[in-house]
Amino acid sequence: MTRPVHACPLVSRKAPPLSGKVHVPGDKSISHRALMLSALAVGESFVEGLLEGEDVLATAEAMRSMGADIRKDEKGCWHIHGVGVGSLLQPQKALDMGNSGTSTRLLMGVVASHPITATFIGDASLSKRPMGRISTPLSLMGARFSAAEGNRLPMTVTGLYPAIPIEYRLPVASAQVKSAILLAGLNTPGITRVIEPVPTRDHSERMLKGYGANLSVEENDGVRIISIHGEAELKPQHIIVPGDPSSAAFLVVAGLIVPGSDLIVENVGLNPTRSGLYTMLKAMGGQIEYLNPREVGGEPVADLSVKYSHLKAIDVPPSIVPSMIDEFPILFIAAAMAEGKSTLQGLAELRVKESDRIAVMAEGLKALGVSLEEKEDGLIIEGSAGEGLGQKGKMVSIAAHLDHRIAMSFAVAGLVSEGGVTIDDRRPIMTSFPVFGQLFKELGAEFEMGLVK
Ligand SMILES: O=C(O)C1=C[C@@H](OP(=O)(O)O)[C@@H](O)[C@H](O)C1
Ligand SMILES: C=C(OP(=O)(O)O)C(=O)O
Repeated sequence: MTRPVHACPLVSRKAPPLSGKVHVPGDKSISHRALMLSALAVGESFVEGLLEGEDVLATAEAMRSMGADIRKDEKGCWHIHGVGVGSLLQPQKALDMGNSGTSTRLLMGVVASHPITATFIGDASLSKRPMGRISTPLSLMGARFSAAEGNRLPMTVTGLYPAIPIEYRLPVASAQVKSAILLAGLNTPGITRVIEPVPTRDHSERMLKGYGANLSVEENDGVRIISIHGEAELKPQHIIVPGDPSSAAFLVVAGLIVPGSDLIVENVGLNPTRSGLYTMLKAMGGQIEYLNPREVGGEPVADLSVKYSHLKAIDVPPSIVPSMIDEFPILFIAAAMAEGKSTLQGLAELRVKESDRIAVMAEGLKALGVSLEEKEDGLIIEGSAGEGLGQKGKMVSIAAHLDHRIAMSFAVAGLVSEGGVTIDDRRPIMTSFPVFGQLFKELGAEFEMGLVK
C-alpha cells in the first residue's frame, strides 16, 4: 500500500440539490470473504465486482503470501487459484493488514488451524484495536499468540494442526469473531460450533455453504447455533459481489438531508443482517423506495430512490444495532438534521472501531453547534430540524483519526453546513470507498481535495 506520507485534507461546503444516478461499488465484507474462501478452494475462482479498497487489497496480499495466485484480468474480473484447506504456505514476511480489522481477525482464524506461523502488523489505528476477543477462542482451539503489548498488533499467531474443535458462545456481538472461529473450524477435525445470542452479519455462513462447506444454522428463541464440519474441501466459485450498503449509506443520507435532492443509488445490498440503517431512516420519515429488487451473488439487492425529506428523531432499538454497526457515524449526522431528540445507545462497540466513534463524532458535532449528550454507550442528539449545521463564515475543522467512516460522515455534514467543514485527512476513505468523491461529483457536489501538505 503506497500512501502519501502527509495528510491530505478534504473541504466540504454547502451543496446544491443532489440529483442523478450512481452505482455503489462492491461490499467490503463479501469481498474479503470471497478472496479468503477462493484461496482456500481447490482450483480457480472468479470474482466480479470485488471492492478494490485498501482493506480488501490487504487481504489479497496476505492470501498471496500464503500461496494463492490472485490477479485481475483486463475486464476487471479477479481470478484466484486456491491452494485448498490445509495447504496454506508459511508466509515469508509479516502480513501487513493496514487499517483493516476484518482482514486481521478473519485471517487469524484461517492461520489458527494451519501448521504455520504468521505475524500480523497494521497502522496506528489497527494497532490500538482489541485482539483478545479473537485470541481467546482461537487459543482454546490450540493456536498460540504472542504480542509485545497485551492483545494488540503486532501479534504472532502459530497455528495448530490438528486443531481442537470448540463450542463457543460469543461474549460480544461480532461477525469478525464468529467468522474467525468458523474459518479456523474449516481445517479442524470434527464439528466447531459458534453460539450467537445476538445475530450479526451472516455473509460467512452464506458463503461457506456456497463454497461447499458442511455448515448448518439452527435458531432457538433468536439464538443462532452455527455448526461447521471440519477438514472441508471447498469448491471454486464464480462470485458477483453486490454493492456495499455501508458505502451507499453516505449517498442515501446526503440525498435525505440536502434540500431539493432527488437521486438514485443503484446496486445496494439489502441482506437483512446489514440493512438496519435503511429501516431506521424510513422510520424517521426518509423517502426511500426500493426499486428493481433482485438477487446478486445470493444476496438481496435493490436500487434506492431517495428524496430530500423532513426527518424526525428516532430511538434505535438495541436488537437492530448489529445490522447497522458501521452506519452510526452517518446516522448521527442524519439525527443532527432531524426534528427532535434521538436516543442512540447500546453502541459500546463503536468505541473500539478504527477510532472511538462515539467520542470523535461527539466532538465534531459539537464543533458544528449540535447539542448532544455523550453517554458511555452512545449519543443523545438534539436535531436542528433541517436547519443547516455550523455558522456562516465559520469553517469547522475535523480530525478523522485514521477512520474512513468519520471522514465520510463529516464530508456529508459539510454539504449542509453554513461555513464548510475541513477534514484533516481524507486518505482513510481509500480503505473502503475509493470512488466516494467521484460519486458525489456525479450527483453535483464537489469536494475540494486539498494538496498534500
Ligand atoms: O465481519 C465483517 O466483515 C465486519 C464486521 C463488523 O465488525 P465486528 O465484528 O467487530 O462488529 C464490522 O464493523 C466490520 O466493518 C466488518
Ligand atoms: C469497522 C470497520 O472495519 P474493520 O473492522 O474491518 O476495520 C468499518 O469498515 O467500519
